[in-house]
Amino acid sequence: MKLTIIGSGYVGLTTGACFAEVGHQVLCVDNDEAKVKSLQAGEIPIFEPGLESLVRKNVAARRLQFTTSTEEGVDHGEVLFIAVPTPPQADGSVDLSFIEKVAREIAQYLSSYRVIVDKSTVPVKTGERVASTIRRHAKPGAEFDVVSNPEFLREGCAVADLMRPDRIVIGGNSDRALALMQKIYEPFVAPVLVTDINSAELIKHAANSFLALKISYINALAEICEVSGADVLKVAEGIGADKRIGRGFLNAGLGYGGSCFPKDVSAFIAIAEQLGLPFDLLKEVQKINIRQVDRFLDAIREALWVLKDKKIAVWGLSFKPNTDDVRSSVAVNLVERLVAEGALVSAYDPQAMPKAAELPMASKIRFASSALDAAADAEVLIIATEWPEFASADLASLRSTMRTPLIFDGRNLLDPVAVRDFGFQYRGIGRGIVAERG
Ligand SMILES: NC(=O)C1=CN([C@@H]2O[C@H](COP(=O)(O)OP(=O)(O)OC[C@H]3O[C@@H](n4cnc5c(N)ncnc54)[C@H](O)[C@@H]3O)[C@@H](O)[C@H]2O)C=CC1
Ligand SMILES: O=C(O)[C@H]1O[C@H](OP(=O)(O)OP(=O)(O)OC[C@H]2O[C@@H](n3ccc(=O)[nH]c3=O)[C@H](O)[C@@H]2O)[C@H](O)[C@@H](O)[C@@H]1O
Repeated sequence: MKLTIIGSGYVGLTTGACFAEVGHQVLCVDNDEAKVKSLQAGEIPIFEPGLESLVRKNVAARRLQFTTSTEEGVDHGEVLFIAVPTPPQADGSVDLSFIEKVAREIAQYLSSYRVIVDKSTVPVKTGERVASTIRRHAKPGAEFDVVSNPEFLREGCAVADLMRPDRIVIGGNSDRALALMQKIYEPFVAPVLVTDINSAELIKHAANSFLALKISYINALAEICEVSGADVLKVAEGIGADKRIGRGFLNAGLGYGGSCFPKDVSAFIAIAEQLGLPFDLLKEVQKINIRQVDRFLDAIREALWVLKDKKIAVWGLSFKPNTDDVRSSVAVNLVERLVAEGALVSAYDPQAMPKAAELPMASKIRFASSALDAAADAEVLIIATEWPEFASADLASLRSTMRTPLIFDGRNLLDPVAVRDFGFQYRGIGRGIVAERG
C-alpha cells in the first residue's frame, strides 16, 4: 500500500522503515530540510540498532523515500500517519500545536479519500479535534476518516518492537478506514485490538503511566530495602515471579527519564484534571521519581562531604542503554546538578556524547575518550546508564586509575561482591543487605 508518514523523527523514521520492510511504498515527510537532506543522502540522525541497514535497504529498493513537501505526502499515501512531537507545556499539559498545524496542512491538500492516523501520543479526544479541524479547513465535501493508532516501541529496540509488537491498537469509527488499517498491519504477526478512537488514545497514556508507576513502586521499595537491610534485586525477583505482576519494569535505579514517560505522566495528570478527576496516584509516581536522584545525590554528598572541585566520573549520558537519545535523561540531569555544585565532571557514553555536546551543560564538563579515561584520578565513579560495556569494565585498571575507590551504581549494574574484591566501596540502589555485608 502507499503510505505517508508526516514527521520523520524517532517514531516516523522507524515506523516508515518497518512499513517499507514489509512491502509498503512509504513516503516520509519532514519540515526540517536539513534532516530530509541527510536522510536522502543515507545518513541516519539517530543511533538505533538495526535501523541504518533497514533504511538503506529500503531506500535502495525505492520502497522508502523522503520529502519536505506535505502536498506530495498527501498526494502519495492513501493513509497518512501523523508522527510529530507532542511536547509538554509549562503546566504539564500537551502542546498540540504541531498536530493542529499538520491537520490544517493536510486539509489544504485533500482532494480524494484519505485516512488520517494519529500515531503521536495525544490526549483522549484529540482525534475529534483533528477531524473537526480538517473539516473546517478542507474543501467542502472532502472525504476522509480519522484513526488513532498509538505507538508502543521502545528506543534501543525499536525495530524489533515494530516488527513484532505485543499488540497493535487501532481506534476508529469507520469500516472503510479500519479495513485499510487492518491491511497495512496484515504482514505483522501481532494481535490487533480494534477500539473506538477515545479508548485507543487513552490506552497509550494509561500504558506509559502504568509502566512509570511500576518503576516508582520498585524505587519506593528500594528505599525500604536500604533502611531495612534487604536486597531490592531479590525482592523484584520474588514479586516479579508472580505472572500477574511480571518482572519487567521492576529495575530499581535513578528513576525513569526519556522523551516519553516524564511527559506522558504529566500529560495524563493534566488530562484527568481537565476531566475533573484528580489523579493523585500519578502525582506520587512523579514525586518518587524525583526523590530517587535527590537521595542518590544526598548519599554522594554524605560520602564526599563537599562536591566543589571534586573530580567525579560519570558513566552514561543517554536516558537508557542502546540509544544516543539524551532528551530528559536522568544521567544528564544528575550531571547538571553535580556541575551546579562545583564538581569537576568527566563523562563517558558509548553513543550519546555527540548529542550531549549540544546541551548547555556541555561546556562545563569533560567528555572522556573511554570509560577508563573518565575515571582517571576521580574520587567517585557514578554509573548513570547501564550500558553493557560498563558491566565488563576492567576493575583492576579502574581501581588503579581512580584516586579513591568509590562507586555509586545508579543502575545496579555491577556485582557488589566482585567490585569489593577489587577494593572498592560500593553503593547501589536498594541494596541494604549488600551494604551491610560490605
Ligand atoms: N520516541 C519514542 O520512543 C516514542 C514517541 N512516541 C510519540 O511519537 C510522537 C513523535 O515523537 P518522536 O518521533 O520521538 O519525535 P521527534 O522529535 O523525534 O520527531 C518529530 C519529527 O516531526 C517533525 N515535524 C514537526 N512538525 C512537522 C510538520 N508540520 N510537518 C512535518 N514534520 C514535522 C520534526 O522535524 C521531527 O523530525 C510523540 O507524540 C511521542 O510522544 C510514541 C512512542 C515512542
Ligand atoms: O511512548 C514512548 O515513547 C515509549 O516509552 C517507553 O519507551 P522508552 O522511553 O523508549 O524506554 P523504556 O525502556 O520504557 O525506559 C524508559 C525509562 O524508564 C527507565 N526504567 C525502565 C525500566 C525499569 O525497570 N526501570 C527503569 O528505571 C529507563 O532507564 C528509562 O529512563 C515505553 O516502554 C514504550 O512502550 C513507549 O512506546
